Amino acid sequence: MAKKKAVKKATSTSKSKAAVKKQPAQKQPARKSSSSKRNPASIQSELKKIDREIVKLVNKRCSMTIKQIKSDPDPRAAMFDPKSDEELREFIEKLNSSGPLTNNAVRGIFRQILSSARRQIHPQRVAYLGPAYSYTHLAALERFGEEADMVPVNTIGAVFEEVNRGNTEFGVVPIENSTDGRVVDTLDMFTRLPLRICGEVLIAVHHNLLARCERSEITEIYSKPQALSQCREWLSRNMPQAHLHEVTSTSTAAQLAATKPGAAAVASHQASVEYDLQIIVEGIEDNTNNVTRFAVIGEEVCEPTGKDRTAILVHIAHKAGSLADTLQIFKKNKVNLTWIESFPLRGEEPGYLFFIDFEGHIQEAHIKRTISELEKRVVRLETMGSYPRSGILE
Ligand SMILES: O=C(O)C(=O)C[C@]1(C(=O)O)C=C[C@@H](O)C=C1
Repeated sequence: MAKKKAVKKATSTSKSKAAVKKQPAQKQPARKSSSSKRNPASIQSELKKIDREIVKLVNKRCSMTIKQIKSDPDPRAAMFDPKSDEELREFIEKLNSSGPLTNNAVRGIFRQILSSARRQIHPQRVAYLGPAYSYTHLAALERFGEEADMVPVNTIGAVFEEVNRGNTEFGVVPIENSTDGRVVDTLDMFTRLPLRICGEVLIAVHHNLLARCERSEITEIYSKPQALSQCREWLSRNMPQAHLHEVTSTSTAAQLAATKPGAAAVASHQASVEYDLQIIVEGIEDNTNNVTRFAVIGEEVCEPTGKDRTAILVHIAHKAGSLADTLQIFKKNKVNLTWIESFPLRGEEPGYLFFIDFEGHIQEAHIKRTISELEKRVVRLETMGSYPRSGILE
């Protein structure tokens, strides 16, 4: 049941709910007893009329989505379609130019409709680094919506294992951060298991110092190493007396902060609501443009959209010039690299594996050519997937 409660609360990565906690208690005007006394009849009947239309329209939209998925030549692929999700997001954000609803709010409404429609066809099971309201959970909710069956696990490795064993159809894991770089546990698992990336979610991550005690009483601060690192300067300048402790996720940190005297967590606004913590200071990340990219892992194959990313894993010979020769192939085929990371080979053999991602889709001619030229030159190459590139979600 706790899960259901959590699901209801996770509407977006926006700050609104938790931020309410920061407001000092204000004297409220005396409340009248019923809505009929507060609102004139004309407003009441107008609201009822709008509500009737909304319920009719959201159901119509849901039914149309079900019909669209069922009539697709490949209904399984239509259930997971990051390209149309992205197109819909751009479309509704354009439509919503005059507000007063925020884009986050409108996106949340549509996400709920789509995820309800998909659930009626078949529930999507998604493993994520938990517990609830880690940033990975928020990324999973952005991609799959509140009606998916969300499966929290304790480590990034366990997310991979769940997908690999077929216990869940998808998994969501952090892969890189604009301030802190690669997420080693994720890259390590890609070298161990033959899993593919079928989508990405980019989230603007804003960290908060959460606790149940006063700021002056905080002696211990818990969080995931990546989150502590993203707030390193702020923490050393503002909380020099506190001991920092690394735990498996920011939401595990929030759970601890809720039980240990003198403990605080670096975690999300949504975690503050879920674990009943006060926001002591918000926005403590050192870089205001702190963005984490999450990978969706699973078997789905995405069609080219014209705005895609392809990820590969290559083992390059350990000799002078072999990396330069490899990169030359990208240059020759005019392929724009978006990320390159080296990772030491496991075992006795010296050398490195490289994670490389670049613009383009494996089905495009120049990308096919690039891959086949690379295959001739490197020791081993694995294609980890081609999928639509996503915009940054606030
Ligand atoms: O601990 C969490 O909440 C996570 O989802 C993990 C993680 C990460 O490892 O990068 C995700 C986003 C933030 O960058 C900090 C932590």
